[in-house]
Amino acid sequence: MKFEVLTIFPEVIECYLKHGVVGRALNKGIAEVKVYNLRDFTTDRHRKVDDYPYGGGAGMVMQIEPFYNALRHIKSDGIPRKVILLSPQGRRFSQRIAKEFYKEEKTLTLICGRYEGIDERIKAFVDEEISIGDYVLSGGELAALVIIDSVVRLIPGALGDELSAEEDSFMKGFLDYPHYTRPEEFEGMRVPDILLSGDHKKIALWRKKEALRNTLKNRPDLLKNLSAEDMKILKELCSEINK
Ligand SMILES: CN(C)c1ccccc1CNc1ccc(C(N)=O)cn1
Repeated sequence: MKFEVLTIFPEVIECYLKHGVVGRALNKGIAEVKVYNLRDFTTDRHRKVDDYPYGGGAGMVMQIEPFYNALRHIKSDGIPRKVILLSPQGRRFSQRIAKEFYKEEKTLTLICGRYEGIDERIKAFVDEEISIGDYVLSGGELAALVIIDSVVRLIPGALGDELSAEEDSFMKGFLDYPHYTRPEEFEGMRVPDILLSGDHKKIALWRKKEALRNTLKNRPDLLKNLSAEDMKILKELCSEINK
């Protein structure tokens, strides 16, 4: 899986890519990220990337030319890509979309805006506009990193322990179950005995029930098309809560 990032702050992207799961995946060569500094695609002495907005108003707007020059340079290798603009106006990103991007196996070219945004004519060169959530950020870089991180985790071999990718219960559409590790007791708070029992069947059942409990509490909207087994656990849970 290949990613390309267009940004005026390449260091912001590069420093994140040195660490953790993504860092290891890049070192293993199962993913590749090329970061382009937009200023390298300017033609003036001051390497300007922004200008005053037509129609007036506060703030500056990013010019189209540097982005156009960068995209023309990048696309000159003729490899198929999906050019994505990160913006608050985009289609809402989700695990489902991360899977979509992963399966498509196209290079993802991520465009990061700053200032008040980018000249609207950028849309002529963009395949998709994506938002990571309903909030305004100072730049698209964090959103680009969210896309890279969530998609890289889907690549086989990216996560040390393969199972943890599958087990991400969010992948199965629910919120995650609680996790514990040593010490067994901390500040009077004990690890649930079931997790010390070694009874893997019971533990799996307990985890499913707790995932449903968390989902019911914080994201009831995710509780749709449940299997008969899950419905049974949910009913048990509700009768417990309503005791
Ligand atoms: C400066 N702004 C507001 C802007 C305007 C237009 C494009 C890019 C930006 C960069 N900022 C972003 C980017 C993404 C998200 C998101 N929710 O995915 C939030 N903010």
